[in-house]
Order: sequence, then structure tokens, then C-alpha cells
Amino acid sequence: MEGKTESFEEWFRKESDFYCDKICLREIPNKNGYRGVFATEDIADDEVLFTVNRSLVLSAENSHLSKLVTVEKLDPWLSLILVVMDEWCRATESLWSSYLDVLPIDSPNFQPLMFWPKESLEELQTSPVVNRIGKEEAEEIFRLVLLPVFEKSKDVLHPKLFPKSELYVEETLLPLYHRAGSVIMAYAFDIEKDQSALEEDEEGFISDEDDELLPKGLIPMADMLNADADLNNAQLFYEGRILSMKATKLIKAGEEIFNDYGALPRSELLRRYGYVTSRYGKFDVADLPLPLVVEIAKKKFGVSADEVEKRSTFVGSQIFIENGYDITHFHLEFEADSGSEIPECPFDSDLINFVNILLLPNAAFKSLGQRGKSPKGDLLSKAMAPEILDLLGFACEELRSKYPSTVDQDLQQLKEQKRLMEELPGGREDVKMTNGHQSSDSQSEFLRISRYCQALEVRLGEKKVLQKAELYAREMASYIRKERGRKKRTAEDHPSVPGPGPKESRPKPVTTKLRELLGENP
Ligand SMILES: C[S@@+](CC[C@H](N)C(=O)[O-])C[C@H]1O[C@@H](n2cnc3c(N)ncnc32)[C@H](O)[C@@H]1O
Repeated sequence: MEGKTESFEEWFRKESDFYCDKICLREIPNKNGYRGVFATEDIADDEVLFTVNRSLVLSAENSHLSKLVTVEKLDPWLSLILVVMDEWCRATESLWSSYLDVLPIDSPNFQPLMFWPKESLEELQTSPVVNRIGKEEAEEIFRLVLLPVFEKSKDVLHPKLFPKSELYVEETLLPLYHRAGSVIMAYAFDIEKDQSALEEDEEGFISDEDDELLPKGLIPMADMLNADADLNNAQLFYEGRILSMKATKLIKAGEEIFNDYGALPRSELLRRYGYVTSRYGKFDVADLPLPLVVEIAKKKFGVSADEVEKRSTFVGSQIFIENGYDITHFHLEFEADSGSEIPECPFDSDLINFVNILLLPNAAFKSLGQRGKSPKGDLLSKAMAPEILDLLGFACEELRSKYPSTVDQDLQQLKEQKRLMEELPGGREDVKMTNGHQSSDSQSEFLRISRYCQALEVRLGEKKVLQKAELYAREMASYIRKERGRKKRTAEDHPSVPGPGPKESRPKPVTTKLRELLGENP
């Protein structure tokens, strides 16, 4: 790694149109050898940090390979994977050689979930992220789509990619394919079209293609910026042929410059980028599978299989039914109508709607079928049946119980693992990682423990979301029941008052317990 960061920065300074002298790229001490971009002087909001000409983007369009084979015909991912593999093998012949040297294509420290061994993946317990890694699917695409391309293009690909002496080189190609794919997932950008080059149609509208089809590209230096939920202070702007990285707020000398990777739950951050930080905890979600909801409707609410079938068909005719719904952390929202704060519902409105229909009494469902319209299950503003909340609360409880350890056990384990990490021979792990003096045994022990800590943070995050949603469901159901009782009593005490009477201000539905929960860190 020595000198590579400096060589890359020097190369970029030469190749880019503009590189502000108030910033520098450097390796971050105690951080496992990864780099970041820092301000060396104060930088004003909107100030340009650097620019990259489109011709410097490592993309299928600009690649050496595109002059020889029509790589752009592959989907954006596959074409860039192929291009990166080829440029990587071309080593110093590649225009991007100094840049490729700083990408973690062969670094064991870059550990997104794709590279986790089975025993570390097991520490994620029942987290649904394990099913989203997609290693087998990626390997199938490799065999079905990429290997035939290698075969067809063997005369123009770099000889290392397809040694002529061998016909089938999966053993050497597959690991490189996975590394290149994972680097692209963590480093590549969707390259927005150059609007000035897009053709206008007859009515003067610029025709654009679907976002899904946007080509992917590696943008040197732009991808050296790290991200951390609340600290983001820079953003990439597409300005014709030029891509500009600009400050989005005042950045003080010495501060790190962060780009925004998006509002990602920690499970996704780990899957795509191989790291987690607690600041992303607020974006954590738990995926509630619909079959679990249905199972509870049957078991605890006596809904028959026949009714489930009929009602699912009814809902399916109105909205697209997902296999599962994200449950989120809830926050307090100010409600202008009542002048009070209400907790924002952690359950998806389509899920509420579905449960609402499942639990309707037969007669009500029949008349709904005749009207052909589904009622909106808008929590609180409409009179939501507390049974819906009961069912969702049970579902969260059930889902949480599928993780073999509790929140408290995980917290204890996390503390213990962090202590073990500190105790690794030679002091703090990451210091050893960067100066390269640790034995391979202690390095692999460090990687094992750090994967364990990351898995603990992910599963803890999901359990906490479930715990909070469960309590929310219980508290809100009890609040709605109390409210109904109170209204009924009022009506019984004043039977002569016609109509609903003067509009009452609704009492705050935020109980002490909910408040306590909201005060906690995610
Ligand atoms: C787009 S790159 C950023 C440049 C990278 N730091 C490097 O040295 O090559 C994304 C990778 O940086 C690392 N990263 C980004 N933000 C991070 C953070 N806040 N904490 C730890 N690692 C981070 C992760 O390894 C991630 O996969």
C-alpha cells in the first residue's frame, strides 16, 4: 500500500481538470488502512473540490475493451465488471493503473458480505440480509453470460483473463469476477447522461432513458470520499462533460469530506460497503414477511385458509402485495390538527390495509366486495381497529423470537468482543493492520472479531426496530381502546346531544413508555 495513495493523488492532479489545493487524500490512521479526503483549509459551501472529465471515468464506453468488443451490449453491471477485470490485468498498460492500485480488488481487508465465511454469516442469525447477498445468482450469471463472452472474445481480452492454453478458466476468473463486482458495488456511480449531448425530440423535450439502464462507472477521486449518515458535506454534480464534486456546507480545515451513500440500514451498508457505523442505526429496518402475518391471523384470530385466500385476492386486485414489508424506527411528528405530537407509524400503510381486510367481520368484507373498494388503513386519523395493531404486535414479537439471542445478550456480547479486539497482541487491531507488522494469525483473528461485531450491530438494530414496533402496537392499541371507551361513556352520559358534539381535542397518544423508547439511541 505504501506510496500508492500518493501516486494516485499525483496521477489525479495531472489528469483532472481541477483539483483544489485545499484538500488532500490520505490514509486514515487506526482505520484498517482505508483512505479519506480531508480539508487542509476552510472550504466554503458550494466550493468546487475537484472536477473529473467524462473521459477519465473508468466505464465500458471509455475502456480499452470497448474498442475491441461490444461490451456495452451487456447490462451496466456486467460490462463494467468485465472492463475492470480487463484493465486490472493490463496493469501498467492501463490508463487507470495508478487508480486501480488503490481500489481494494485484492485486499483482504475489504469485506462486504459476499466474502464472509459461513461461520461469520451465521452470526447474522435470521437477518434477511443473508438472503440478499446473491452469491449463487452472481455465479450463475458468470457461467451463463460472462463465460461465453470470454470464450467469444478470447483473442482480444487480456491473456491473463483467458490464457489461450486453457479452455475453461473458471477457477482463476471467478474470484476476480467477485472482487471486481464487489468493488463496483461499493465504489461505482450511476453515470447520468450528458444532457447537452442528448437529442431533443420534435416537441423540444430531451429524451432520457430509464434510470435502471444508466451506465455505471468508476469516477477516480469521487469514490475516495467516505460516508457517514450525519456528516455528509459534499456531493457530485453532473455538468455536461464535467463532473464536479462540490462542498454542500462549510467545511473546516482538518475535517473529513464525506459524500452521501444514501439512507441505508446497517444491513445494506454491510452488504454493499463492508462497514457499519452507529450513525446509520436510525435507518435500520426489519422485514416482516407476509406469510408470518397470515400465519398469525389464522392462529390467533381464527381467520380460515379459505378467507385468507379470498381476501388476499381482493387486496391483490387493488394493490401490489409484497412478500414482506419494512418496519421502520418511528419518530414523533407534530400534528397541526390536534396541536399535539403523534408517533409516526412504523408499519407500511399497505400492510395495515392488508391486515385490516384480513380481520374484517364477514358481513363487512362482503359489503366491501360489493363496493369493490378497499378502505384506507390510515392509523389514528381514521378509527383503526386495535386488533390490527394487536396482530402486527404479535407478528413483531414472533419475528423477534426467531433470532436465537435477545437484545440484552447481544449488547453484552458486543461489549465482550470489543474488549477482545482491544486485547489482540500488539495493541489496537487497526494500528497493526496499517503498519503491516501483525502476523497473519492475528490479522485473521482481527477480521473474524470485526465481522462478529458488525453482525452483532446489524442483528441488534433489527431486533430493536421490532422491539419498538411491538411496544408501539401495544401502546397504540390500548390508547385507541381507551379513547373508544371514553367516547362511548360520553355518548351514554349525554344521550340528548344530537350529532358528535363539540370537537374535542384528542389527548396526546404518546405514552411515557413510547417517550422513553424514543429517547433511546437506535
Ligand atoms: C467509495 S469507497 C471510499 C474510499 C475508501 N475509503 C478507500 O480507501 O478506498 C467506500 C468504502 O470505503 C469504506 N468506508 C466508507 N465510509 C466509511 C466509514 N464511515 N467507516 C468505515 N469505512 C468506510 C468502506 O470500506 C467502503 O466500502
